[in-house]
Amino acid sequence: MATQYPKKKCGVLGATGSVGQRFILLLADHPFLELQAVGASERSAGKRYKDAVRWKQMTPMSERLSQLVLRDCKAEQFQDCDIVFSGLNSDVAGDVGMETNPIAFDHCSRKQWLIQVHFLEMEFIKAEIPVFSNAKNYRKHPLVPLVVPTVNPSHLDLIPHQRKEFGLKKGFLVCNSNCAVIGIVIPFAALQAKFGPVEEVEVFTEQAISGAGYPGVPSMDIVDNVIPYISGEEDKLENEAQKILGSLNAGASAFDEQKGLTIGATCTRVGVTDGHMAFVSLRFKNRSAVPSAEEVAQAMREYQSEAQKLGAPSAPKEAIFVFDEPDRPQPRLDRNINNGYTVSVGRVREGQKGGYFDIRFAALSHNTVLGAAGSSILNAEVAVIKGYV
Ligand SMILES: NC(=O)C1=CN([C@@H]2O[C@H](COP(=O)(O)OP(=O)(O)OC[C@H]3O[C@@H](n4cnc5c(N)ncnc54)[C@H](OP(=O)(O)O)[C@@H]3O)[C@@H](O)[C@H]2O)C=CC1
Ligand SMILES: N[C@@H](CC(=O)OP(=O)(O)O)C(=O)O
Repeated sequence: MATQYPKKKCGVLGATGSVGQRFILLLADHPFLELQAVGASERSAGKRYKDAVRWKQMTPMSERLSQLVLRDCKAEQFQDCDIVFSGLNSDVAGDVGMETNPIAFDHCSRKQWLIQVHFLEMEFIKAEIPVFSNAKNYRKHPLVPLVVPTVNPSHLDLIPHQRKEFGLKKGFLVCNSNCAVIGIVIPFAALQAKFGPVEEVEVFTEQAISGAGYPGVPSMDIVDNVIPYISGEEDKLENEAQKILGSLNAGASAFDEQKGLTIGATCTRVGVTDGHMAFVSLRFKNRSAVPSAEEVAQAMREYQSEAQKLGAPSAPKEAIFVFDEPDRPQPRLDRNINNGYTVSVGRVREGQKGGYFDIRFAALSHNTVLGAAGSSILNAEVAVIKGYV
């Protein structure tokens, strides 16, 4: 019989957006996370959800949801929630410029950071409401776990230390990584568990239009076209994986980033609705025992993460689904494998003989499920199972 966990009431901030809508769909039949409240901007607050949202999902919204009245994203309006999920834009979620620039942390030391109540996510944790965020602002903060649930849920064990540092009892902040990063770090985790550190990566992405939110990229720009640039994206691809793949120290008080992992990225936008493709070439550190393509595919197939072992209800059966067919994965056909919680990999092959890279593959991940709302939900499930909520 499945383990019963206590019910937790959840709020969704930014509930009308691309990520917010996905949160609502994924929470609809959740065994212990109950949708209690939805929030959006002042433009929407006070309206019924169905009157404020521009619903872009293939599944219709439920009658109950359609009638929910949107709240202002103010902590006092979410006091009836045990958890909030944030799909807020980064300019309102937190301090801009904190995401990858560690120097910024010097200007915003520990306690000061908490005083920034004008940034919405801070207001919530200060009001002792745990926040699971999709925004980029605090991903690289040394006291914030940056968690991809099928890679490093053990990083949630920093929560007690974060609370201590900020003088909180129940509140905390946990971030998801960038959606394109999520799709590549899961295969990296599987490979490193079996073959040791990856040293160098070159990745090229083709990212879906829903990644830019709604209304996002104008149709005149994206139809019959490819845009060879996404502002700020390559920097995230090059800098977030090291923290996710790094380790939590013995005292569960600091993260040691994976040293010596260099990632070069080129990010493009393509006319696909959902599902980011990443084309990866990588080189292992250990030059004496480089695995074959077959061994790599097998390691990905066998990979089991802690979230799966803990029995988190949204954890996919396979963290990675590996295709043998040479023309898969494809966004339209494969983005919903295991409800969108699985990363699909194909075209696993060896690099050129005598060439620099050892292995190449293509990876597909659903950017608003695995890349955003789904990972936040799975992180929250693990946090509940571990007793942090
Ligand atoms: N889309 C994706 O694939 C991914 C997105 N992310 C991140 O997730 C977050 C949300 O992205 P996305 O859903 O695409 O964005 P959208 O632009 O589609 O949605 C933004 C949401 O934030 C609300 N909002 C805007 N301003 C305010 C405000 N001042 N106060 C309260 N609420 C406000 C909007 O409400 P209203 O409707 O009232 O304007 C809307 O609900 C971003 O930080 C993004 O970077 C992360 C990974 C993947
Ligand atoms: N920039 C991503 C989505 C996103 O919002 O990413 P981030 O949360 O890292 O800013 C995309 O365009 O597909």
